[in-house]
Amino acid sequence: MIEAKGLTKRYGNTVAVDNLSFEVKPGKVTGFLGPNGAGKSTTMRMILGLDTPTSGDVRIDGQHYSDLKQPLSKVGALLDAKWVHPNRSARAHLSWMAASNKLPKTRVDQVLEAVGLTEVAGKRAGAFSLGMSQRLGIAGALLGDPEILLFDEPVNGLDPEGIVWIRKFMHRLADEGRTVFVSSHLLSEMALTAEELVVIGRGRLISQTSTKNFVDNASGSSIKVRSPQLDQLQSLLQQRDLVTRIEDVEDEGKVLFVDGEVTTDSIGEAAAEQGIVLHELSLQRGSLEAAFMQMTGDSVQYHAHDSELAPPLAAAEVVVAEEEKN
Ligand SMILES: Nc1ncnc2c1ncn2[C@@H]1O[C@H](COP(=O)(O)OP(=O)(O)OP(=O)(O)O)[C@@H](O)[C@H]1O
Repeated sequence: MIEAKGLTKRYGNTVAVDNLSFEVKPGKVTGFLGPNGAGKSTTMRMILGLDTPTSGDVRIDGQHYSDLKQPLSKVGALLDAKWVHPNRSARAHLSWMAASNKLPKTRVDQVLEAVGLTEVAGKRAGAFSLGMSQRLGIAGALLGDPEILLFDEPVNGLDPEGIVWIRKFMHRLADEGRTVFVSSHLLSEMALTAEELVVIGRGRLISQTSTKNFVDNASGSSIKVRSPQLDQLQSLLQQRDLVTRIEDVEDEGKVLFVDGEVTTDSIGEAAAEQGIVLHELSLQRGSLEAAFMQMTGDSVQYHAHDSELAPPLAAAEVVVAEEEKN
């Protein structure tokens, strides 16, 4: 488990991380979500002892990273995938990492296999695509067979196949009981990858909750009703203390929205009791992006690219297999 308490980091006048407290538990993928510049990388660096907190504390299973006896066997991290000597082969890079951390050489082939790089293990890492470099970085993080894994923006710049691969791999690591903490500025991606979220904005904790809760609470939901007897339906629902509004919707005319804790079932039944005709009765969810912007309250523009959505897995794997052959 990772536990941060009042974690704060200042660089001169910049407060990169501001009194941040959160917990990351095993057996799940926890997303570390925030707009660019929110303080995610700084927090990850503090977890790994690469930056010293100005105040506060972060511990791994109760210990500071610097006090861990065999750090790579406890925590693996991917911070920068391009951190590899370009002329070294993938196998040579991992062998060097294993030797310098007193890890058994047999792990090298195991982790190459785990990330699907066995066939290109002898190739120069400098010639790797970003997707392959990310896999190599993940292989390095797995060398010590750690219980805890940190990944800083692992899908940044990847094509859809690479994104799907990383997502599946993280789920696998969590299913093995590991603690997986992954940062991203993409809510649409985290919604598919993470079960839990630690959401930050401008260095501060905004929310720590399940992904489902975050989206439900932030974006809210309402029920949309189209009916030729809207006014009659509205007064009926108001009598039942429901919050309603009638809006003019383009191409649809007048539409009734019911907000708050209410179900489509109860509205349908109420309408039926009074013989009110319904043309539409549907649950409207706020978008993930809207939730994110609302919660972080940040002016950073968020772009959801359709291309970042997952293609079917089978197709993705075929492309990855092709990439490995080349
Ligand atoms: N070494 C540093 N010196 C000065 N300021 C820094 C340093 N590292 C980070 N910052 C500042 O701290 C804030 C948080 O940066 P950080 O990189 O942690 O955010 P982030 O959420 O990881 O963003 P991104 O996704 O863009 O990397 C930013 O304002 C950044 O400019």
